Amino acid sequence: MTISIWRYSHLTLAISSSIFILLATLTGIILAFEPILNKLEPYAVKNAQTLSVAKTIDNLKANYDEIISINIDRNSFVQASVITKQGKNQTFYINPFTGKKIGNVIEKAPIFKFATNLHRSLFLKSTGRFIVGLVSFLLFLMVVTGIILIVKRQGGILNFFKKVIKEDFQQYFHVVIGKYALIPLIIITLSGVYLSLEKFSLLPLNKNKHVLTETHTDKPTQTLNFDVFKSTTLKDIKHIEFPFSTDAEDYFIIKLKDKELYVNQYSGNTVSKKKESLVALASSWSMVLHTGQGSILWSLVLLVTCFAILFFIYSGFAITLNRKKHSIKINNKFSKDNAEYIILVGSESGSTFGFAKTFYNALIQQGKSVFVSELNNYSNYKKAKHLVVFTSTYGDGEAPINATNFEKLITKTPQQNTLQYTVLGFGSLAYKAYCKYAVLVDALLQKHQNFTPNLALHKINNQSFKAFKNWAELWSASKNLKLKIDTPTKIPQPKNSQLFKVVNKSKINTDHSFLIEFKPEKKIKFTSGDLLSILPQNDPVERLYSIAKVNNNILLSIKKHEFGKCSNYLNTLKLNDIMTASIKKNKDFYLPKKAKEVVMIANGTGIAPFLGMINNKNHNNTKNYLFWGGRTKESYQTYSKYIDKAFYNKSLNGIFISFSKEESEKKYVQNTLEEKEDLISRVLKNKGVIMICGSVAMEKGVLKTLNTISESKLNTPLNMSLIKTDCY
Ligand SMILES: Cc1cc2nc3c(=O)[nH]c(=O)nc-3n(C[C@H](O)[C@H](O)[C@H](O)COP(=O)(O)O)c2cc1C
Repeated sequence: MTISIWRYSHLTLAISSSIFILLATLTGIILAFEPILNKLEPYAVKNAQTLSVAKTIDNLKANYDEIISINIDRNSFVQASVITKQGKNQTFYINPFTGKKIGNVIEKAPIFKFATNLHRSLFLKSTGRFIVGLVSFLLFLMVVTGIILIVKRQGGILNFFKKVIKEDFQQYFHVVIGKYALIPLIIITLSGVYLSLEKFSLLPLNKNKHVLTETHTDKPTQTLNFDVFKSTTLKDIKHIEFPFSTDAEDYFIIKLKDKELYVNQYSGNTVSKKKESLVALASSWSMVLHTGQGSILWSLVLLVTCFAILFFIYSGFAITLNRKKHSIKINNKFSKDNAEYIILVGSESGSTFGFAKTFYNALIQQGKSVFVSELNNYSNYKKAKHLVVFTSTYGDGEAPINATNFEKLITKTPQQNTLQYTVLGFGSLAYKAYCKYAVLVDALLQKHQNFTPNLALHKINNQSFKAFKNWAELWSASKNLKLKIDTPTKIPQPKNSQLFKVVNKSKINTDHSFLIEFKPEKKIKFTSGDLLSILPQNDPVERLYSIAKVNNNILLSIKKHEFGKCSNYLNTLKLNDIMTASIKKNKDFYLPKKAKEVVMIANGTGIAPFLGMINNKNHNNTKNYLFWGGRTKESYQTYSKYIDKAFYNKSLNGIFISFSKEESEKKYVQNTLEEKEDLISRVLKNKGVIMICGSVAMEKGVLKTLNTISESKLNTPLNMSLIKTDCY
C-alpha cells in the first residue's frame, strides 16, 4: 500500500527523534515551573516602572557608597550591585523608591540547573547542543507535516478548524490537540532553533558600532541632573553600568530595550548610540518565548504544550501500531494480465484491504483467477472480464491516498475487453459526503465505453461486516457463484467496550419479545436513541440495539429469533450476569430539544428508544404522541408499565395503538396514522418532528402514509427535514 509522503515524513521524523523529544519535553515540563516560581517571589515593587532613573540613582546614593550597576530583570525586579557603607560589594533586589535592599538575588535551584543542562546540551556540551538544535528543527518539520496532514484529513485548508469527526480516540485527540497546540509548538520549536544557531554563532553579527560624537570634558557635574536620567524611566531600562573609574573615557553604559547609549559621566551628554540589531532583538524574544521568563501565563502555555507533546508521542505511536495491525498483504497468485477478476482497492488507513482480501480468498477458493491492486495502479488488463472496486472516502468526500490518480488513469488507459464492473463504497454516515468517492468511481466507470454495470453501487457504513456479507451474496448471485465469505478469525472488540450488569428482565411474550435492563458498571454518558453494540460470542458482526434510558439504566427491547445468535444470547442472560458491549452515539435520533410537538412511531421492539424518551423529564413542555403497532394486546403488556408511568407524569400526551393480529381490530400503524390525520398534519404544519423506529417495511409504509396526509391536508409533499428515522 502506498503511504502518503506526508504521513511517512511525519512518522519518520517522529521515530528518528522521539527519545530526544521525550527528554526535551520532560525537562521542559520541569523548567516551565521556574519562571512561574520566580515570578511569584515578592520582589516586584508597585509602580517601580514609572520611576525615573535619576530618582533611583539618587535613592541608591543615599544608602550606599558606590553603585556599580542597576539591572531590571524579566520579572521587572530591580537589582542593584553596590559597595555598601561597610565597604562590601553586594548584589540584591532593591525597592527603587527607597534604595533599600528587599531580598537576595534568586539562586537557581539544583533541579532547575540539572534540567537546564539536560534540556540545552544533554550534558554533552557542543555535541549535545547541536543534537538539541537539530531535534528542535525536526520537531518544527513535524509540526509542518502535521498541518499538511490535518488539512488533507479535513478536506482543505478552509475546513482546518471545522469539527473533527471522532473515529478513534487516539486519532481524534492527536488531531484536535494538534490544532490547538499548533501556534505554541511553532513558537517553541523556532525559538529553540534560533537559540541554538545563536550559541553556535551562526547568526549574522551586529554591524552597528558605537561612534563617539563628543570630545571629553573634565568638568565635574552632578550626575542627578543629567537629562537622559531624568527623562528615562525604569520601564525602558534593561541595564546600567556605572563608570569604572573617574576617567572621562569611562562612560555610563545604558542598555535600553532597543539600543545602547554611552553617557559622559561629567557632561551627561549621550556621546554614542548603538541600535540593537534585529538579530539581537530576535534573540531576546526567542529567549522569552522559549523559556516563559517573566510571564506566568506564557509559562503555563509552555507547560500545557509540553504535556500535549507527550500525548502526541503516545497517540502517534498508538496510531502507527494500530495501522500496522490492520495492514494487510495480498500475494497475488495471478498477474494482472492473466486474471479474469480484477479487484481494485482505494484505502487510506488499510481497513478496506481487509475486505478485499476476504473477497479475493473467496474467489480463489472457487478456482477463479483474481488479481488485486490499488486504484492508483489502474492499468490495462488483457484477460479481465470483471472489475470490482472497493474504495473508501477520505477528507471531505475525497479519494483515499492510493486512489488519487485513478481519475486521470482511467481516461488515458485503454482496455481491449469490455468488463462488467461493480463498486462497493466504504464510508461513514458521520460524514456529509457519505461514500462520495465511490460514487465518483462508479460514475467514471459508467461513462467509460469498456465497462458495463453489473450490480448497482452499494455503500458500507462503518466497516459493517454484515453489510459486506450481504453485498457479497448479491454479487455472487449475479455471477452465478457460491462464494463463501470467511468471517475474520480475530474478533475485534468494539472500541470503548464496557461492562453492563443485568438488573431487570421481563418474561418473553407471545411475540417472543422481552425487555432487558442493564446497569453500566462504570459511569457513562448516553441518551435514549443511542445504540448499544453487542458482539455475541465468536461472532464478528456487531448487533446494534436502540437504547431507552430509564432510571439511568439501559433498557433494550429484544425480539428473540429462532436462529438469532445475539437475541438468543441476550435471552440466556440472568439477573446479575455481566455483558460486554459498547455505546454508539446516535445524535440524529435524539428527542429534539426545541420542537413543540413530537410524534413517535414504532412497531414491535422499535418502541425501545421511545420508552426512554417519554419517561425523560420534559423541560420544554414538548407534547409527545406515541403510535405503536404490535401483533396482539398481550404484546403491549410488556411495555404498558413504562407508558402508564409517562402518562401519569404528563410526559406523554397521546398513545395510539394498532394490533395487526387481533381479530376484532386488525390494523397496522399506518391505518391509525390515517385516522389521526388531523394531528399529523398539524404537527407537520407547525414544524414539529416525526420520529420513526422499527422495521424498514413499516418505515416505508409510514412514510407513504405521511406523504399522502401531507399532500391532501397541506397541499405539499412530506417535508423530510421533519422526519428522523432509525429503522433496520
Ligand atoms: C479523516 C477522515 C475523513 C473521512 N471522510 C469521509 C467522507 O468524507 N465520507 C465518508 O463516507 N467516509 C469518510 N471517512 C470514513 C472512512 O471512509 C471509513 O472509515 C472507511 O471504512 C475507511 O477505510 P480505509 O481504512 O480503507 O481507509 C473518513 C474517515 C476519516 C478518518
